[in-house]
Amino acid sequence: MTARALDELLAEGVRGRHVLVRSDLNVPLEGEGASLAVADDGRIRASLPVLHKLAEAGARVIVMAHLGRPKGEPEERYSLRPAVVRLKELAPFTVKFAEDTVGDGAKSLAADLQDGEVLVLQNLRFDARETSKDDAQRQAFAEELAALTGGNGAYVDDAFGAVHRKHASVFDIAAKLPAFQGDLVRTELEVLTRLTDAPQRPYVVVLGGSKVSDKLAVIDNLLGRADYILVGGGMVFTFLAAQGYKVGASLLEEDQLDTVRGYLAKAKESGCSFILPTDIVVAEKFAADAAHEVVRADEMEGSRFGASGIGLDIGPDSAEAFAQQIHSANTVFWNGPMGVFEFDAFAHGTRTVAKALTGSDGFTVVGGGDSASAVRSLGFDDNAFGHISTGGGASLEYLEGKALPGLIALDR
Ligand SMILES: Nc1ncnc2c1ncn2[C@@H]1O[C@H](COP(=O)(O)OP(=O)(O)O)[C@@H](O)[C@H]1O
Ligand SMILES: O=C(OP(=O)(O)O)[C@H](O)COP(=O)(O)O
Repeated sequence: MTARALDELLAEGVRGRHVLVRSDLNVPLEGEGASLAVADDGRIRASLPVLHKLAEAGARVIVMAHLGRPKGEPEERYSLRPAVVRLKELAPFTVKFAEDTVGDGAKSLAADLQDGEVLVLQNLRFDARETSKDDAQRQAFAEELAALTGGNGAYVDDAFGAVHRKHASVFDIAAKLPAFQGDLVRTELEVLTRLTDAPQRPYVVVLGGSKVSDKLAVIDNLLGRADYILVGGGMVFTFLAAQGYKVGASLLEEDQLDTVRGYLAKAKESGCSFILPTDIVVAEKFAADAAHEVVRADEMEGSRFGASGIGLDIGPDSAEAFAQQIHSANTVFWNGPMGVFEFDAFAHGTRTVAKALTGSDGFTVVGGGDSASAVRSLGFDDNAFGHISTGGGASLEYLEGKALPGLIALDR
């Protein structure tokens, strides 16, 4: 079976019906407290077309989304309010915000929705049941979310960035309501198919960022698919440590060292080469104005900061080597910034890799909330890349050929 498209739901008619839409509004924020604001609205813009289509057709739309990784209870810094403020500025329809997810406030706002209005629920991850490993917990939460539609409702999954999550709003809810695939998910999959079906070689995958344990897991399958895997960002240090080098106070997944050693050994047999940085920008502390210096990757603790130094970017030689590799590729997929690009002093690696992609004659895809935000904040135009995907982990898991919960759920 294949997923039913949003257009099939629209053909059925949605006027007066409540439609629950899972969107990915997990955007980077800047500022503090009451002045927290959206730093990059790419995911909000990408979510707009489906909401607009439904609102125009007279649906009473309820948006479910998450922001960050709160621990199952409300935390102001993870409120979806700033994202909703931005959505209101962009949307040609009425947008309301519920301060809760399935509580009395949300229930009453959902019941009062008018045709063509959109209600955004508070961060789903303020309820521990959303991400629970216990099926019964997630299903109970999905049931309560579905109940907001008051019967005769429908569900649309448009959150491509979260299709790899077995969460209540992505997986379980599709069994509670007639379920449809949003246009964003559909388009993303169409584009990514170009990378899974006979990609033009050489095929280079560039990995970085900070969700290290999530993304290390995808490498196993990528080894059989890509020709080169370039490793930067927070992921590097587990690779360096796996080879016996000291990495100071850098991001390190100690429990993944054996896994990484396995990858390094497997790469030799599978015809895929890892390209690791040969130099690193080591900083005194994690701060925009931190003192820093470039050192050899195999001598990180030789910097003047010793064992307390933190690697915050790949060094200039490595950035140049990565750029050369990208120039000689015909297909490039990139997820995860090469360093802490949010701080100018540590943005060079990310900028160099982004520039190399824009100069490539091959098919280039940038995936991930922060990666997309990085290229935009560094001044690159979206059109300079073959495709900017809203999903980092989601695209990687799709590229490794894994069955993704959000897609399985719609195929049931
Ligand atoms: N060396 C590093 N140490 C710590 N954090 C890093 C490092 N390099 C990159 N990062 C951080 O990784 C974050 C993005 O990671 P991630 O969420 O995995 O990417 P994406 O959202 O594109 O999938 C950025 O906020 C960036 O500051
Ligand atoms: O930001 C996201 O993924 P990404 O950083 O891999 O692009 C998605 O919103 C999923 O978030 P999660 O990785 O906290 O489940």
